Amino acid sequence: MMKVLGFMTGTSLDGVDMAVLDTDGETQVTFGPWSESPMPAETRKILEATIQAALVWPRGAAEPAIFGDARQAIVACHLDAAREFLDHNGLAFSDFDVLAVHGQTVLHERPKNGLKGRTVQLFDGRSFADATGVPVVCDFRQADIEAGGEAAPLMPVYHRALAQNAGLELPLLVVNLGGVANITAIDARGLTALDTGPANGLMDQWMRRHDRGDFDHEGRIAATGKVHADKVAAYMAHDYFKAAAPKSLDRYDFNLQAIEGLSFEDGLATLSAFTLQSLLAGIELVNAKPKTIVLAGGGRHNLHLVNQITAALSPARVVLAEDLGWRGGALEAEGFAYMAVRSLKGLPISFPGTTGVKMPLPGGKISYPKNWPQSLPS
Ligand SMILES: Nc1ncnc2c1ncn2[C@@H]1O[C@H](COP(=O)(O)OP(=O)(O)OP(=O)(O)O)[C@@H](O)[C@H]1O
Ligand SMILES: CC(=O)N[C@H]1[C@@H]2OC[C@@H](O2)[C@@H](O)[C@@H]1O[C@H](C)C(=O)O
Repeated sequence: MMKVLGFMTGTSLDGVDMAVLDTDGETQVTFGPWSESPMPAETRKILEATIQAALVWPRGAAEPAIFGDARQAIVACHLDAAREFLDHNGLAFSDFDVLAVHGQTVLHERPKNGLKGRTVQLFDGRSFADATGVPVVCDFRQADIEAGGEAAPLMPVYHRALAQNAGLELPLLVVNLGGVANITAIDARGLTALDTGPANGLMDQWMRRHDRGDFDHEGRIAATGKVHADKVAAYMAHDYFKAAAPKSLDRYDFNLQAIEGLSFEDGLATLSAFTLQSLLAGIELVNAKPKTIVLAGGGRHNLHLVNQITAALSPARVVLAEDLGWRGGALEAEGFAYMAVRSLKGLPISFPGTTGVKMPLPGGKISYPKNWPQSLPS
């Protein structure tokens, strides 16, 4: 068993999620403390500018200069968040065998027209290892994308471990409602997964556009609006929904153009309906027939969305991660902690059914602190 501290900074740019996990990277998983630390406004500003630069970064060109600043900002923000978290829980970096860091996705292009995809999770594992004195695993998606895979979703391997651990009845579907929504179906076929569409990303953007905060608390505003079915249909006409699974999305593959001109409330109601429709389309696409659906990610707090999902999937049982004793806000940080141990053991983290990669594939890049014995030539 290894003790791991996992870090996740998702597409919502809302914070750094941290979780402690004791695991063998296979069947053993024991939860430790976890926390969500808000993203400092300054860091968020740099990351937003970095994403804008990444969106217009041509293939083959040198990386935009702002990537370097963003790496420094994100490492600093992980250090601050971790120090506070460890102090609060009476822990120290030296308690851990390894740190697992997702890094900030600033660009994600799926493989298309015979071209490999591109994905960037900004971080600097080497400087984090030096600052903490602990080996760091990051860059979990690179090996998969280089092998022609989608590089996302990666969480299915952890969802499977959780399901096995809890002895849950299959078929089971795990739904992550983050900035982007993704699903993992676990059934007799093994693991099947895909990104289904936006979850909260567009709704958050609409909220900020109207200067009404970062997100629609519990979906209360969406619940008062009217759904414009023609706009939902326009979103659903996107080519992405014609593609076979597995498939993955960038948070910026969809925008607000289709709903310009709608009232604030109707816009939210319509975006929420788009999240639901695309989720249902994804479930249908992989022909998943789950008995139980587990909701995780920040969107599980959106009561309006959760009610709509529950009604649409009835009679299947829709539960929140917490109903199974899981921690819905920590799942991704835990998942990368689990994957880091698999990386150290050379075990696969992506599979044909999850990223479309040809063979099960290990992933993750290991950085050792300066003068760490393993990093010295033997
Ligand atoms: N109380 C709440 N009511 C409604 N929505 C909420 C609430 N709390 C969080 N959210 C939504 O959840 C989002 C954050 O979710 P989460 O942290 O799972 O996303 P992420 O990990 O950044 O995204 P991804 O999984 O795409 O990388 C917020 O931006 C917000 O839209
Ligand atoms: C490229 C990237 O960062 N993708 C994220 C994003 O956020 C949700 C969805 O899109 C998912 O595919 C993925 O993250 C989760 C953790 C995953 O890989 O399973």
